[in-house]
Amino acid sequence: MTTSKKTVQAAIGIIGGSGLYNIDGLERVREVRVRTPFGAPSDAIILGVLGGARVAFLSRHGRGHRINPGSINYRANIYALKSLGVKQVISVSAVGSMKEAIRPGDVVLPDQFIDLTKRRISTFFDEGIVAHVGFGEPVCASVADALEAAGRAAGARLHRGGTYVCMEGPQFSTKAESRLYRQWGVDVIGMTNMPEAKLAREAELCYATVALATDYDCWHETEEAVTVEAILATLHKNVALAKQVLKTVVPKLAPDRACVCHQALGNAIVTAPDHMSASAKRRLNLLIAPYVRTRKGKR
Ligand SMILES: CSC[C@H]1O[C@H](OP(=O)(O)O)[C@H](O)[C@@H]1O
Ligand SMILES: Nc1ncnc2[nH]cnc12
Repeated sequence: MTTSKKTVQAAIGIIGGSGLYNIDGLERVREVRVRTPFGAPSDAIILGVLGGARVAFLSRHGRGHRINPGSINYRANIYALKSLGVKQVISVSAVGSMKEAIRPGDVVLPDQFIDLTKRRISTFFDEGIVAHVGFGEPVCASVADALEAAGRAAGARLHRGGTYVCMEGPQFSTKAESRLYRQWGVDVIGMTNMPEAKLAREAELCYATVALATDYDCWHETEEAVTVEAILATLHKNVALAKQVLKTVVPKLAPDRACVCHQALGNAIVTAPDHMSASAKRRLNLLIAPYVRTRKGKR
């Protein structure tokens, strides 16, 4: 099925990262190819029912892991989920541990990000309409609460909170970079949560990450420096845990409950309505319709 117009298909979105290209236990599965004004998402979106709740699953790198972190169309991914009716996004990501106490195999629920990416489009508001959303608290605390409960129930060694530094990649860090990030006090490192989390906020979606620690990057004195092989080996052991967390958390989420994340654009749009270009209004209609009068007369 190909879809281009807004239809409520699922209120919960799951973005699967490295090692997570599908989810177990999905019922009534359907695949949709979503077109967006920003281009094509990483893959078809898999719609289905998990624990009684309708979910939309998207493989961030595409099935078969075809797209590198810097080439992912993050805007299309977030827009596509929004267009299906998604209100809450759970992101699953492999990360390097920047602290001794976070061991490979542990689960981290980051609550802060540092964006070191260099050449990614990180806003929907790049042309014709200017908006500045608040991002002091980039993670939805209520989704993180639910993830914490699900992670603990699944028996994960879990760390609530922490800073995820997002590097450009695709090469891993040098030791000098890795040591520098440790001095900054970061907890984990990855290559994908920026600009994903920023775009989710602009799209007024709740966003929280389940980070699976796979390695100690390259700062550790006695552990081997990170390799893809080591990451995949750790993920292989832990993907079942991630799937269990998802299965437990999804029925506990309440995507329709009021949340500040769903009002992120209120008071964020600066451009005066009579100075907004018609093309920007059309392109961003799905995001701005509650705040800006469109040709259809909606507010
Ligand atoms: C294949 S290892 C490196 C790769 O894994 C992480 O991706 P994701 O967040 O999608 O799980 C990391 O950011 C790199 O893109
Ligand atoms: N050490 C690392 N650096 C960047 N991304 C990662 N993903 C998993 N491990 C990583």
